[in-house]
Amino acid sequence: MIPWAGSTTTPNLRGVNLVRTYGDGTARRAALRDVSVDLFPGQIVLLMGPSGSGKSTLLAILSGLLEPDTGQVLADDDGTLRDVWAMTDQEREAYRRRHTGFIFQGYNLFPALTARQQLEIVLKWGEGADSADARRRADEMLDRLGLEKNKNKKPAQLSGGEKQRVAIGRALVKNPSFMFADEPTSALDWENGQKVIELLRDAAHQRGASVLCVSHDHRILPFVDVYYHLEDGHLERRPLPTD
Ligand SMILES: Nc1ncnc2c1ncn2[C@@H]1O[C@H](COP(=O)(O)OP(=O)(O)OP(=O)(O)O)[C@@H](O)[C@H]1O
Repeated sequence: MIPWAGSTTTPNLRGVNLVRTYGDGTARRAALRDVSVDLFPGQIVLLMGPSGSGKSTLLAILSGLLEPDTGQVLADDDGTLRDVWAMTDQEREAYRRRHTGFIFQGYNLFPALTARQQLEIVLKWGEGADSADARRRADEMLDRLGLEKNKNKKPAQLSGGEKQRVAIGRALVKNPSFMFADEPTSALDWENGQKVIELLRDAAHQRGASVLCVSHDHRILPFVDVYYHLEDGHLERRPLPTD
């Protein structure tokens, strides 16, 4: 594959002054306090921070799944920066389907579908791919993830690590512009964890996707371009160990 050769000087996703609180009255607590962040095409970004520091909240807001109390999410939608949270629900859904891939902590697989069908359905619904094309691309992705022997298994027949890889394949198979991954390697041994991180890095470096990955795993650091630390609702860019 020819490496992606685009510019990384213009962000394609901007979170601007994001604030998000949960609860009411005395139970009210801030998960994000005025967080701003720019993501660039072709970059893989790691987001770390203690448990409960707001990482999943930030991922959900930037991906259009959770509305911020205040602030904006500006995302490149076919050449125009648009405020994701100013879109109608239908527009946002269409934008998310077309441009974003999300790897959830809990996998979110359909219990009744086989591994192969989980990927095929995304291609058929999201892109209108025909059955033969969807089958070919789903199989290719499952092979890359070492799931050749598991294509016809449903989630209940798969181990935690296998389910996680199916969820990763489902997010990557449609080649999204934005990839959001919440602890993508948590259920994997390092051999498989490294495969997954390499796939995410390839999505950025080979195809120009913006990849934002939440993880506690320091072994991921050498694979990323940018590293942020979130603590107590505040975001700080940190140097990479090799900087
Ligand atoms: N739906 C909710 N209702 C109330 N509080 C919430 C909700 N979701 C998250 N929180 C709280 O907001 C804070 C940030 O949560 P979040 O899940 O974003 O953190 P995190 O950094 O992803 O944590 P972890 O690493 O444990 O997954 C935490 O204090 C959490 O308890």
